Amino acid sequence: MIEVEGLTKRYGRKLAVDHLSFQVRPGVVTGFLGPNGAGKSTTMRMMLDLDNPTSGSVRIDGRTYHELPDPLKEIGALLEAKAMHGGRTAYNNLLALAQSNRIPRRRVDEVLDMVGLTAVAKRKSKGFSLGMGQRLGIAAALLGDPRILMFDEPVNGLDPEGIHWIRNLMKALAAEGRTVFVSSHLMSEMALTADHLIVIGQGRLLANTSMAEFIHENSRSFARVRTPQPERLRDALSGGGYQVTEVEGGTFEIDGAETEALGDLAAAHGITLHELSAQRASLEEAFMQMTAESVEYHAHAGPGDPAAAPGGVPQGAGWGQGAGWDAGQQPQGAGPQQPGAPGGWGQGWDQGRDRRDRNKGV
Ligand SMILES: Nc1ncnc2c1ncn2[C@@H]1O[C@H](COP(=O)(O)OP(=O)(O)OP(=O)(O)O)[C@@H](O)[C@H]1O
Repeated sequence: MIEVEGLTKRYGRKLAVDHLSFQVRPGVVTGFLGPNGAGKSTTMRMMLDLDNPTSGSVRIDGRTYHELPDPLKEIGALLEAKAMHGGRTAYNNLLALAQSNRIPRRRVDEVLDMVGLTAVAKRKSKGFSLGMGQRLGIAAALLGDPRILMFDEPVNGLDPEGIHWIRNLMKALAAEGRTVFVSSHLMSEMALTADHLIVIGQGRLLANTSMAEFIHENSRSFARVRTPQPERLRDALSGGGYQVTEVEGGTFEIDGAETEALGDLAAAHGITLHELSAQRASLEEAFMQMTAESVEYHAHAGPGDPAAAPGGVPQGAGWGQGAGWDAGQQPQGAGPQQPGAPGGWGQGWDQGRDRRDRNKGV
């Protein structure tokens, strides 16, 4: 289990993480969600002792990271997969890490096999695609067979087969009773993978809930009706006590309404319907609604931007994705630090370095 208590990180005037408290439990996949700049990577780095908290603490199975005798055997992490020792082969990258953490050599073969890199084990990792780099980073995280695993945006750069593979890997690791903590921007992916969600915005905790509850509480269910007789339908719906929003000519959205009741009402008034469907906002929409206030990088709404559409998410509630996402980027010099940057290998490398340093008595 990971216990985060009052965790706070300030970079100058910027409060990157603001009194975060939550627990990540074993046996389930916990998704860590937040818009760009919300503080996810900073939180993960502090969990791994790669960054010092301004205040607050993180406990890994009851101990702080630096109290762990064999960190790589307790917690494995993928932070920045692409940043690795490019001049070494995949095998030698993992072997160096294994040897500096007293992990047997055969484990290197095991994890290479688990991530599907056996055939390219003797190739230098600098020639690896982003997806292969992700797999190698995951192999490093798994090397110590840790009870706790942490992945920062693990599906980045993976093809559909790779995404499917990592989804199943995370579920399998959780099913073995491990603690699995994974950050992602891909809401649809999270919906398929995570059982529990921690949502943050501007460093603050916005939600700590099960996936099902999160969708239920934050997404809107409504019925959509389209008719060539909008005046008559509007009158009939108002007469029936429904709260109606006309999203475009002849198309209405009715919150919390059952399609059966709406169909009956239209039939009773002899109104023709061209569409009658039950709608549920996706996790993506639920998330955008929740974090609308705390999005740091606002895109400009343009034609085709759902944020600009009637009935869509309020303007500026986007994820900072798509066209124009960079329009609201920060001033120079305040850019987000790359996750795992200090160690080059993400946490694996850092742990290795840490261990080597400790072995050297540094
Ligand atoms: N070393 C640093 N110096 C100054 N500000 C920083 C530093 N690292 C992060 N920040 C700021 O802290 C905030 C949180 O950044 P962080 O990278 O943790 O967010 P994130 O949720 O991981 O974002 P993303 O999804 O874009 O990676 C951002 O405003 C970022 O600019």
